Amino acid sequence: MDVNEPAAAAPNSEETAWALRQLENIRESIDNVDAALIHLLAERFKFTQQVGRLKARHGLPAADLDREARQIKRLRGLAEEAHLDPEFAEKFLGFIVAEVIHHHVKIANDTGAIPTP
Ligand SMILES: C=C(O[C@@H]1C=C(C(=O)O)C=C[C@H]1O)C(=O)O
Repeated sequence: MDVNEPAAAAPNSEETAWALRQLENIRESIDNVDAALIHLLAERFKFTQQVGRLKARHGLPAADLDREARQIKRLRGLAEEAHLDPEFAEKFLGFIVAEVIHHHVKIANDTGAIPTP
């Protein structure tokens, strides 16, 4: 039985038990991927915090739209190769970058650097 196909008829209790075990196994894999995503994001934020401190020290603007445009182009390409919706990849990056810029503005304000857009 393919897990992606709905059961043709009401499953018996043995089939249901099997399906529930399958569900548990797949969910374990999902949990592993979610944990990896969190660790990768934490790693990414460590680097972006470095960038934020560097920008604040040198009066550089928090956002860099040219860099973001290059990242979007690259990630959309990678998403297509990975059979992931490029729109989703772009939205996901945008969500993360918005948080990063928020951090950068806060670092600049906290260090008394001249606020830049
Ligand atoms: C991290 C930077 O700052 C901002 C955040 C970015 C990101 O999270 O990737 C990219 C460009 C900037 O708008 C950077 O300039 O590299």
